[in-house]
Amino acid sequence: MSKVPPAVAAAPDFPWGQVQQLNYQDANTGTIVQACHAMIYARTNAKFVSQLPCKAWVMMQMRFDGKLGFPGGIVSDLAVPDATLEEGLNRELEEEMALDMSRFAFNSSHYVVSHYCPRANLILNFYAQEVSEQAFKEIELNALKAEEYGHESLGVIRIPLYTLDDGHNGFPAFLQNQFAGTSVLQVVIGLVTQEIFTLDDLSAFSAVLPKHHGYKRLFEDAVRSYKERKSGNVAEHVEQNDKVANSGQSFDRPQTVQ
Ligand SMILES: O=c1[nH]cnc2c1ncn2[C@@H]1O[C@H](COP(=O)(O)OP(=O)(O)O)[C@@H](O)[C@H]1O
Repeated sequence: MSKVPPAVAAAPDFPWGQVQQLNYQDANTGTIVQACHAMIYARTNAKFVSQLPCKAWVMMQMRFDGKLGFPGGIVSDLAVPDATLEEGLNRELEEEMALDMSRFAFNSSHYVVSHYCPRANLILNFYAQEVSEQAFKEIELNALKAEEYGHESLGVIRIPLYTLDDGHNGFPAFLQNQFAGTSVLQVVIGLVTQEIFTLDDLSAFSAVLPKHHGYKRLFEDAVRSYKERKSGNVAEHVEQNDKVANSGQSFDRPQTVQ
C-alpha cells in the first residue's frame, strides 16, 4: 500500500502584484499558454431558507486539487491549431460539464477580462454567460454526466451570495476557501460586471477580500475596461461571433490596458 504523503502548508498566494491585465486582441493573438474559464449564472428571486435573497445562482466547481475554480481549462494545446479561445473554452466545457453547445456555446460577446501571470507564464481569460433559472438547473444536473466528472471536476457548486445574521457565514465564509489561479478575482469581477453586486454591495466584504498588493487595482481596471468596452467607448474591439484566430505572432511583452 502506498504511503500517504505528509500534508504541506498552503500554496503561496497568487502573485497579484505581478499580474497584468491584457486586452482581448493581445490575449487572443498570443502564443503563451492560455486558459479560459467561465461563469455561468442565472438571476433569481429565490430566497435562501425562504428569507435571504440569493441575488443570483452562480456556478463554480470543486476541482481535483481541492480548490474552487470556474469550469474551463487550458486551451492553447488546441486540437485545431487556428481555433479561437472561445472554441477552446467550449471544448473544455463540453468535457468538464457536458454543456449543451447547441444552446450555451460561449462566443466573444461573453468575454470579460484577461490576465497575464508572468510567474506561470500563463494567460487567464474569463467569460460570463447569463442563462435562465431553468437552464441553470439543467446545466447543474447535466454536469454529473460529464466525461471528466469525478476526475478533473468533483462537482459544480453555487456561490452563497447572502450573509447570515452572524455577519460571517454565507459569502464571507465562502471567500475564505482556497481558489485556483485568479478565480477569486474573477468572482468579484464577474459579480460586479454582470451587475449582480454593486460596488457598494462588494464593499461590505472588504474584510475578507484578498488584501495583497495589486489585487484591488486589477479588480478596478477590469471593471472599468469592461464598462468602457460595453459602452463602445474604447479602441479595444470585441465583435460578437468574430473569428480572431491565433496568429502565431510572438508575445513576449504583454501590454496593460489603460
Ligand atoms: O477558475 C479559474 N480561474 C482562473 N484561473 C484558474 C481557474 N481554474 C484554474 N485556474 C488556473 O488555470 C490554470 C489551468 O487550469 P485548469 O486546471 O483549469 O486547466 P487544465 O484542467 O486544462 O489543466 C492553472 O494554472 C490554474 O491555477
